[in-house]
Order: sequence, then structure tokens, then C-alpha cells
Amino acid sequence: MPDRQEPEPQAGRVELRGVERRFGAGAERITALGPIDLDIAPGEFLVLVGASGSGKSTLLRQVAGFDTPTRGTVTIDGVTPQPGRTAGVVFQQPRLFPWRTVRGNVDLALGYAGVPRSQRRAKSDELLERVGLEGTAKRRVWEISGGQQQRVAIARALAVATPVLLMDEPFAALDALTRERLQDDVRLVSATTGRTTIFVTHSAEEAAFLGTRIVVLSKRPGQVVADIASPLARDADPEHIRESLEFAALRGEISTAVKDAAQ
Ligand SMILES: Nc1ncnc2c1ncn2[C@@H]1O[C@H](COP(=O)(O)OP(=O)(O)OP(=O)(O)O)[C@@H](O)[C@H]1O
Repeated sequence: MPDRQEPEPQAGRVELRGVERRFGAGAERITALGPIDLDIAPGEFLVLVGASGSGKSTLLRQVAGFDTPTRGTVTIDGVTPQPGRTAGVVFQQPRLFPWRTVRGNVDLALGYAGVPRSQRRAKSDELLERVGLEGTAKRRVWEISGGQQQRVAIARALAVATPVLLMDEPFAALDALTRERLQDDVRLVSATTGRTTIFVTHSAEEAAFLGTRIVVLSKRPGQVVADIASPLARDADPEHIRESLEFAALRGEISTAVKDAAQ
């Protein structure tokens, strides 16, 4: 029997049709985003890159359902996004409850997802293992490192069986080594859960390493100026990828596209 906590393999189709977002009124009115049309297939790992202010977070908020477009439509599997139900979100800061234990934070999300109390322990153990945090369940959040806290945030986002996972610069505040380790793990988690992921970053390196597809936004108003399919094998060894010529070429292509888009 399939695990009730995992979404259907074919779930997670994200569609943006003529999406625009404006802010303010009168002379202060700005168009931050769009128009944008995007079809994101189930299981795709789409990385959004673009200069500061190009509307990456604004786009993510439309898909999360935290905000609604001024024009156009966003759907996940044909329905309007519902916060907390259609997509799990990981932010730059982990936003955990510091006085709770690691397990306590994951349990909260499991409770919200409707997992019966009797099943939560086994499920939180499984999630913590998936993000490399086995053995830390009883520790308080303030006792663990920033990288470990971000792992808890990822476990929490995976706890709710949403078809889509949204990540807004989740590793930006971490040191280079921790960042690389988390990139390795997110790549693996994404391949094993098959969840559609939209990941925002400023880093061409991160985009090349993680994405099955990389979308570059222009400067304001953010529009799609490049849409690059990654040639890198999904199941390749992380170290092998980072040393490969294909990876270097893809990173260069993304970097050039971002620089061109910012002009
Ligand atoms: N609630 C808001 N009210 C007014 N303007 C906003 C609001 N949210 C975003 N903006 C504006 O929309 C534009 C896009 O912002 P957004 O945060 O989406 O860009 P970004 O690409 O994520 O930037 P960064 O890479 O710096 O995080 C910016 O000019 C920003 O000031």
C-alpha cells in the first residue's frame, strides 16, 4: 500500500498563466512581476535565478498561496494554491520553535498534517533520518547548529504531504561547507520523494547543481528570459557532478544569462 504521507507520483503540476503582480497605487505603482507563463511538470526541480528585485520571492509567494496575482492565474494540479496544503515552504531563516525539541518541531507539522499521535514518532524518525538528523530528536533547537536547524525546517516541510516544495534561498545564511552538504542532501531528497520543487537562489553554482531546469528572470518586472534544461544525470554522484565539465559549462551558461538579464 502506498505511504499516505507521500503525494501521488503524478501530482505536483504547477501552471502559471499570464501572471502579473503589481504593488502600490498611483505614481508609486510598480509592476514587480510578469507577465509570466510557466508549466512545471510533476517531479521537476526548477531553480529560479535572477538579480536582486527581479521578483523571485514574489513568484514563489504566488505559488505558495501567500499572495495572489494582480492578473493571471496560478494552479497546482488544477486548483488555486492553498497555504500549507498544496506546498511546503522553506525560508532563508528556519523559523522553528526554539524552546521545542527537534522532534517537537517536526511533530507539530505532522499533527497539522493529520497524522495520528500514535504514528508520529515513527514518521518523525523517518523524516529526521531522511534529512541526516538521526540521533538529534531530543535536542532543543537552540542547541543545534544553523545547518541542522535548516535540516529541521526541511523535515518539517516534508512532513506535510504537499505535492510541491518551495525553497526561498534556504542556504544563503550558511557557511560554504554546510551549504554544499545540504545541497547534496536536497538533491537526494528531491530525487527520492519525487516532489515538484521550486528553489530560489542567487548562486549560479547552486542552480547548476540542483536544478533539472533553470529559469532566469529579467530585472523588474521579472519575466522569463532563459529556460535551461539541465543535461546532468539526476542519479550521478555529487562529487562527480561538481568536478565534471558539463557542470562547469552549465554554471557558466546560467551565470552569463543572469548577467545579461540584469543589464
Ligand atoms: N509587499 C510589497 N510591497 C511593495 N513592493 C514589493 C512588495 N513585495 C515585493 N515588492 C517589490 O517587488 C520587487 C520584487 O521583489 P522580490 O522580493 O520578489 O525580488 P527578489 O528577486 O526575490 O529579490 P532578492 O533576490 O533581493 O530577494 C522589488 O522591487 C520589491 O521591492
